[in-house]
Amino acid sequence: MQKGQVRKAISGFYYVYVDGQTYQTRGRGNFRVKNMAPLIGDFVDFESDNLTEGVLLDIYPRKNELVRPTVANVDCGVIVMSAIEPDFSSYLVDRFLVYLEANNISPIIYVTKIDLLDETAKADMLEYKTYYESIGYKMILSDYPAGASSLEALVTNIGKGMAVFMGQSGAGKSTLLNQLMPELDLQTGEISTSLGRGRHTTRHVELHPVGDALIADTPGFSTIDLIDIEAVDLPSFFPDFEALRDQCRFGGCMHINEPNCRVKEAVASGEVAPYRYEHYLQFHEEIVGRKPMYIKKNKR
Ligand SMILES: Nc1nc2c(ncn2[C@@H]2O[C@H](COP(=O)(O)OP(=O)(O)OP(=O)(O)O)[C@@H](O)[C@H]2O)c(=O)[nH]1
Ligand SMILES: [Zn+2]
Repeated sequence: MQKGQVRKAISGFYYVYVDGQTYQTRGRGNFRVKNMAPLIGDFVDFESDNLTEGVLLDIYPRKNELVRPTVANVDCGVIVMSAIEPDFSSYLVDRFLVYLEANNISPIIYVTKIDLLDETAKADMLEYKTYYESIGYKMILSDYPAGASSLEALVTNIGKGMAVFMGQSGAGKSTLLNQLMPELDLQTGEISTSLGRGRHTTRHVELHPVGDALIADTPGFSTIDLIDIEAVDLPSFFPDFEALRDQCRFGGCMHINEPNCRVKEAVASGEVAPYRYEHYLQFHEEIVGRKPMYIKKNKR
């Protein structure tokens, strides 16, 4: 028996990678009975005498599980955000950050279309970078189309982990994935009429090695919801607030109506970026106000 990771699945076959080899396997019959469907990214036990007739025996517990793309055990989420066209949105960045934090995934912010900015807008972008990096998030400004150093920085920062790319439509996800993995040849820009189909429709996700990293080749979420997040957990997904929490007068401070709240003081003084706090309040309101039928199904 060996342990490996599922990197690809096609018509009932699971392709399990271990030590430089890929084994074609099938799920054991009782997989279905036990309601265990292997996902890309799953660590599995399998048995195989050769490279093509393996049997999947068991799936290891997952660190996390995403729906779009459908993958398990994601280490790193690359938030692809354009600086312009569509405009940079710190609201969306923060939304993705909260989602990733809640799913135990390390975020990296990658900003595209820097080449289209004037000097003033570039300076604004550097200000965002300074703030996000001060609270522990790597933010990379693309040097597309000139160089490759932003790509190198991205791969280096993903490290040995498995990464999924996400971001709004037109942000440049496919362009970036193509830069990292030219063999993918994902369509970018306008939807091709000659092929007569939309993009990202027929692809099956597959994990590709790039440097030490493993990258999911299908761009993920363009928008996300906060359905699985409880209001009381929300402050813990803001590292800038977390760093000050001990100095709030009340333990469990939500930084909203409590007196002597260190976070609110820091927002007033500019130590915490006011837009971060505004987004926090918006997410909080959204979570508190959601309809009961949306209340989370499983406890974390
Ligand atoms: N000037 C410039 N254009 C870029 C950059 N990155 C992407 N683009 C262009 O922006 C457009 C959208 O890029 P895509 O890669 O298709 O964006 P996407 O995020 O995959 O979009 P969806 O498929 O709609 O989710 C394309 O025309 C790209 O050529 C960049 O850094 N600079
Ligand atoms: Zn507080």
